[in-house]
Amino acid sequence: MNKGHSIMEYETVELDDENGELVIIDQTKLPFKTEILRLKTQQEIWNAIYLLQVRGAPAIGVAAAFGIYLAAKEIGSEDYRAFYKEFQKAKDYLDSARPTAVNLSWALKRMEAVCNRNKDKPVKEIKKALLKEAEEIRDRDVSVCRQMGEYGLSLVKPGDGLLTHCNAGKLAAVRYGTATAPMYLGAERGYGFRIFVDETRPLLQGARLTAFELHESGLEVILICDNMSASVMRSGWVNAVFVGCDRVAANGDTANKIGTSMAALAAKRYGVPFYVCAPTSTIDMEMKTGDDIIIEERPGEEITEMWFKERMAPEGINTYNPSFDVTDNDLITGIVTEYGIAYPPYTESLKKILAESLYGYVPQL
Ligand SMILES: CSC[C@@H](O)[C@@H](O)C(=O)COP(=O)(O)O
Repeated sequence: MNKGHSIMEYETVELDDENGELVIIDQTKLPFKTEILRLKTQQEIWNAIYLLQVRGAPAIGVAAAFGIYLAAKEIGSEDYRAFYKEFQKAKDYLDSARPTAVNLSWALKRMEAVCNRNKDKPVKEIKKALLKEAEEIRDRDVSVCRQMGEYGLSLVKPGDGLLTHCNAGKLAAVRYGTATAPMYLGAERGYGFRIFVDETRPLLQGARLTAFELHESGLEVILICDNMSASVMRSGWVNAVFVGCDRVAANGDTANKIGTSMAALAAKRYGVPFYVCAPTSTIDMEMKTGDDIIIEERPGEEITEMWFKERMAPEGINTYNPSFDVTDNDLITGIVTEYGIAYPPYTESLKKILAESLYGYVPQL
């Protein structure tokens, strides 16, 4: 792990293979404290995902891939069947940490496929192949996000005002992020964007993470409360909205952090294009519509108590705390993937993009 001073110099998720540890930045402590966690056991990794110490769809996928590799490494048996049984137990356990971001199960399925493909080889070889696959999942995230950034950038112009919700940045991925990739690439090319960042209640990933990482990188950031996005759009200050995504259904409905659909509704009302940045790993054709997506419900304390201050709501109050919402496909102008931009009708365009992704390489523009 790089010990530079800037958060941008740290890796969001890293493997220390020699010591058998998953190394992450504890995102619950940011922006005030850069604390590195070294996770050894499956329970520690599960907790880190559940407690949002590592969070954001792509980063969860990378953490799960390294996590299941570490679990596999610990399995003593040389017999494939005994090994695979233990592997599956660990896989199911990690998979249960969070339900909405498909990247968790996507990465674990990819790792399981490595076992199946290599089942006739010695277990030692399978473990090596698992490490290679996990590294490939991590490395590919960088090129995929960069490519989405190129496509996203083609949709805007220098000087534009952009708005984003939650954190779909470097801290939610490996580098560039998804929704922030066009912003970072634009900054590299002197686009001079002005970026409105929703604070994103209840856990403030927008304020604590997005505003932090963009600001650290020298971009112009204006932090707003979630209930202000309609107002800034009505004022004509936003030329495009870019958000990340945890799962895309076959019809183009997308699940992302709670409050995303509110921003999409406002964007539609004020004629602001609304783009969802989603790597193809986030598209789940098994979900026909957004109604099929499981929305994670989290503890009410996330609403009644701020993380850093005393309680804010009466004792005993009922709460409802869905962590994600579904943005209906008719509110989405385009879905930006690493293989190009899908436009409505999404049932057709997503299929076409997925077919292209079967070739397996990320095209360079
Ligand atoms: C690039 S990630 C897209 C999403 O994962 C992100 O916007 C989001 O909703 C993250 O939610 P979180 O609950 O912090 O994991």
